[in-house]
This record gives sequence, structure tokens and C-alpha cells, in this order.
Amino acid sequence: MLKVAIVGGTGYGALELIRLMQHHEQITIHSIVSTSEEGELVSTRYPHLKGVVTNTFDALDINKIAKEVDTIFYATPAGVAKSQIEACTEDVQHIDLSGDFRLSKEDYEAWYGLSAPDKDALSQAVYGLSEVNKDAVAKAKILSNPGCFPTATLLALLPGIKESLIDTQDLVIDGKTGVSGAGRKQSLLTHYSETNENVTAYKLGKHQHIPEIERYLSEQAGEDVAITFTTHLIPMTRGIMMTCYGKLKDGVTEEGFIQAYKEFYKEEKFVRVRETGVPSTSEVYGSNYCDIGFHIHERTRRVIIVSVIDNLVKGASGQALQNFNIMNGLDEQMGLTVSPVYP
Ligand SMILES: NC(=O)C1=CN([C@@H]2O[C@H](COP(=O)(O)OP(=O)(O)OC[C@H]3O[C@@H](n4cnc5c(N)ncnc54)[C@H](OP(=O)(O)O)[C@@H]3O)[C@@H](O)[C@H]2O)C=CC1
Ligand SMILES: CC(=O)N[C@@H](CCC(=O)OP(=O)(O)O)C(=O)O
Repeated sequence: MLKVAIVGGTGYGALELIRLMQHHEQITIHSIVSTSEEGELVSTRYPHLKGVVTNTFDALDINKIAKEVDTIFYATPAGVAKSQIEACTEDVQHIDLSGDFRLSKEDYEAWYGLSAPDKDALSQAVYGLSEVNKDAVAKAKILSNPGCFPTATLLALLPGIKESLIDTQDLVIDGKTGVSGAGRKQSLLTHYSETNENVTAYKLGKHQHIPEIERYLSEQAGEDVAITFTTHLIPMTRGIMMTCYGKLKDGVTEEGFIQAYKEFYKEEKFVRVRETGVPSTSEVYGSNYCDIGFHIHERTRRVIIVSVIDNLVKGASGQALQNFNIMNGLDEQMGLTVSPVYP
């Protein structure tokens, strides 16, 4: 059995890790850390976990924890994992769900407004888009889990970019997210009366996922890719839908396009490519799936690629667990075979 610790214990990402780990045959949750509820029984704070976990929230003492476990998951706001990893002197695996290690120093400082991790830690970190970066993930000691919008966007666009099916300089990406994407902390944006019966476009032109998506699309394309990207908050709890508009290259047919995606993901259990129609968020709810569907508009030669994920699973904790499995030589699907909850 492998022992793990989860930092950020009272937040949504941590709760989802706890839920998924109940289905994992090789994990013992040794420590659940909370800076706000230290000493409290987890199941007292969260009665839905009564009879599920017996842990008490532990203090954040990174070197003590690191001596006791194999892997530490950070489901914490930007800035926390970076400082804890820098302070950690033990040899342990770190899996960070935040944006701390996803960008270059310059981009992180510009887009997150925080000081970047030190050079050594940053250069060790591996970007954990599991399907695309498996070999590097397998060797990672610091795993940087992708953001929720980048996961759904990159999975939707990478085959089209890598196989030269779409123009890299004409990509429009429209994202819709449920409110849990903003985490458990209160904010005016996610207040019930601001979100109910309402749709809001937010962070236009300044979303922190823009440089993350551009960085990894550019890496795979071998040239600079600039995107037009807008996110919308919609009145549901979980789920992300990305609608990506691309210009088809000459000669690309609908059949060829779909076939290329099927081929690209043929070994991947968590990416389901549709031959007809487009997916909706309820079809992946609570699961680690990313579903992708297409519509090709012959008159304009545009392809519309729709991808959906559960932001808390494939967009955060599920992918973190998938990466944990790869890092530890386990079956990639361990703990993640639960089917979506529908309806
Ligand atoms: N929600 C989502 O869909 C996604 C989230 N993410 C990222 O994952 C991370 C976790 O997100 P999520 O769980 O939703 O966020 P939450 O706000 O729900 O939880 C974060 C938790 O972090 C802990 N925390 C807060 N400040 C500090 C601090 N200074 N030091 C140590 N711990 C702290 C708190 O737990 P406690 O009080 O118990 O210590 C808090 O509950 C974030 O970086 C987020 O951006 C990434 C993809 C998707
Ligand atoms: C609804 C909402 O606010 N969603 C968040 C998702 C952030 C996220 O996934 O986290 P990282 O910053 O760690 O990437 C947002 O759009 O910023």
C-alpha cells in the first residue's frame, strides 16, 4: 500500500480526492491536512464522510508529513504548494493541483501576480496532461496537474494541431463552467443570487489559463499559437464544456478528421471520441472521462470541437489520481473506473 497526504483538506479538490481514493486498492489516506480545522474529525466537519474516513485533520508540518508518506497532494490555492515544496527536505512525490508549476517564471508572475517557484523546483516539475505526457509523468517527483479549462481544451485541440488538420493561428475557444470550479471559498462571482438564472462571461483576456493553453499548444505545434479564449460561469455545480472553433486545412474531410481523433486516442481509456453528435456535461458527471464530439461546417470550412469534463474529476482530482497511478507504475485506471452519474 502507498501512503498519501492531502493538503487543503476542507476544499472541494481534497474532498474529491478522498471520494475517489475510496475506490483505489493501493492507497491509504494517512493524513488530511487543514489549516482551518486542525484537530477536528473529518467526518464531523463533513458528515457525508461518516463511516468513510476516520482521519482527524492534521496540522500543516510538511517535513513531518513527508517523512510518513509516499505522496503529498496539494489541493490548495496558488502559492501554497510552491512554498511547501521549497521547504520540504524529504524525498517524496508532490502532486500539485494548483497553477504554481504550470507556467514559465515570467508568465506565472505576470498572470498569477505571485512570485514564481525557485528555478530548481520549476525545472523538475512535469506537466501532467496524462494522455499526452505519460513517459515524463512516470518519472516525475513534482507533478503539475493541469487546470480544468486547459485539460478540456488541450484534449480537444491537440490531435487537430499535431496532425496538421487545423490552422494554428485561427482558434476561438469558448468555455463554460459550473460554479464548483471556483472552489469552496465565498466570492461575489459565485454567490447564489449572482449565479442562479444567470450566465456571466468573466476574466476576458486575462484568464490565467490562456498562457497555459498557449504554452502547451505551441510546444506540440512547434510554433507559437495564440488563442481567443473566453470563459462563462453558468448555473450548475459541476462540469465544463469547451466549444472550440478551428479553420480546417485544405483537403481535410469530416471522416478523416474524426478518424484522426479516434486514432490519436485509441489507447486512452478516459478520452471518448464520438463518431456522431456532441457530448453534454451530464454524460461525464462525477467521472474521469473527457468526451469529444465534432461538427464540420462545410460552407465556412470550420470545425466545431466540443469537449466536456467534470471540472473536479478529469479537471482536477481525477487527473491527479491518474497521474499518481502513472508515477507509481500502477494501472492508470485504478480508483477511476466509476461510471458517470446520470441524469
Ligand atoms: N475547483 C476546481 O474545479 C479546480 C480547482 N483547481 C485548483 O485546485 C486547487 C484547489 O481547488 P479547490 O479545492 O477547488 O479550492 P477550495 O477553495 O475549495 O479549497 C482550497 C483549500 O486550501 C486550503 N488553504 C487555503 N489557503 C491556504 C493556505 N494559505 N495554506 C494552506 N492551505 C490553504 C483550505 O483548506 P483548509 O482550510 O482546510 O486548510 C481550502 O479549503 C486550487 O489551486 C484550484 O485553483 C484546479 C482545477 C479545477
Ligand atoms: C468558476 C471559476 O472561477 N473557475 C476557475 C477555475 C480555476 C482553476 O481551475 O484553477 P487554477 O487557477 O488552479 O487553474 C477560474 O476560471 O479561474
